[in-house]
Amino acid sequence: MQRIEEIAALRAALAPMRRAGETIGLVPTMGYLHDGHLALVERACAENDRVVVTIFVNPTQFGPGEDLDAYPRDVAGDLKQLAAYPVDFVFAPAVGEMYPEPMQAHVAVEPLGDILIGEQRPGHFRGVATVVTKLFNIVQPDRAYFGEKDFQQLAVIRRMVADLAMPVGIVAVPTVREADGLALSSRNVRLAPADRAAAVVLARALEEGAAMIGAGERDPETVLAAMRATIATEPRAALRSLDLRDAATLAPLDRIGERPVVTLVTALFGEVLLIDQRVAEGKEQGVTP
Ligand SMILES: Nc1ncnc2c1ncn2[C@@H]1O[C@H](COP(=O)(O)OP(=O)(O)OP(=O)(O)O)[C@@H](O)[C@H]1O
Ligand SMILES: CC(C)(CO)[C@@H](O)C(=O)[O-]
Ligand code: BAL
Repeated sequence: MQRIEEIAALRAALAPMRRAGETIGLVPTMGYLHDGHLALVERACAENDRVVVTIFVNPTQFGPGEDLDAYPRDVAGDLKQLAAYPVDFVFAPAVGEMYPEPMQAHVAVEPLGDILIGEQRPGHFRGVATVVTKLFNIVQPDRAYFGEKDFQQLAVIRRMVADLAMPVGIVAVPTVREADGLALSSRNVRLAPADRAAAVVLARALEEGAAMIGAGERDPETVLAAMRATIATEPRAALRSLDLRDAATLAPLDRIGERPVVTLVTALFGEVLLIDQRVAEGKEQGVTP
């Protein structure tokens, strides 16, 4: 495994491999790796001849007043964890390498990137789409791996790749959870112990919503009201958003039909914003389409 910090060096290292017909898998991350990231890495290693993991806390996806400075970082620890996998390259560029000058070119996926988390974090998905495009251009991967935990991010990237005919396969990896159900996230380390214990309420509410939908509930508001009530039992959770959407388009729904739906939650615990999601399928009830 080789650590590379410069774009030109990574391109030079990958070029002969690509010419030899080897497939390349890309796992973009912001570092401070946990088992969720490692599930992406494991899958990429299983499906590609060569694997590039990137570690870059991308400043352009953070808004003013967001947690860019507080975002946890530990590249040495990340390298140790990655050494257990047949990863070929860890690309960990400095901000000045990725953005030597203020960017004038941007990739915006609209309106998909402006709704939901895009409303709470204006410009966030433009920053994500732009840096992911740049990473795709640097690595030119056959496949790139993203976690379902960041469900809207995955939808935005899929749409970007489809609309702009980017020649890369997007692979979605299911959310890895703690034993109590909390989705693994780099931000979990910033939770106070009482908030860490309280945060499980999100997974519980998502589970409850999925169970109601699975049992045949068709009214989104009934599902959301039950989930809201569950989250309200936890005084440490400051609910920021709770939505039920079509899982493929993220469009709002008047009624849960045959297509899979996704429930999406964001909540603050202290200063830490956690996100989670769950896909659910309505029970077949003989409803004529
Ligand atoms: N629990 C998880 N299970 C599966 N994939 C995950 C999980 N957490 C993050 N990922 C995926 O890892 C990739 C890199 O994510 P990132 O580095 O932002 O980590 P993170 O834990 O999501 O951090 P944070 O939520 O604090 O920003 C993304 O594709 C993300 O969806
Ligand atoms: C995809 C990504 C690495 C882009 O900076 C980031 O948004 C993340 O870690 O999910
Ligand atoms: N995993 C999403 C990256 C972010 O929160 O900025």
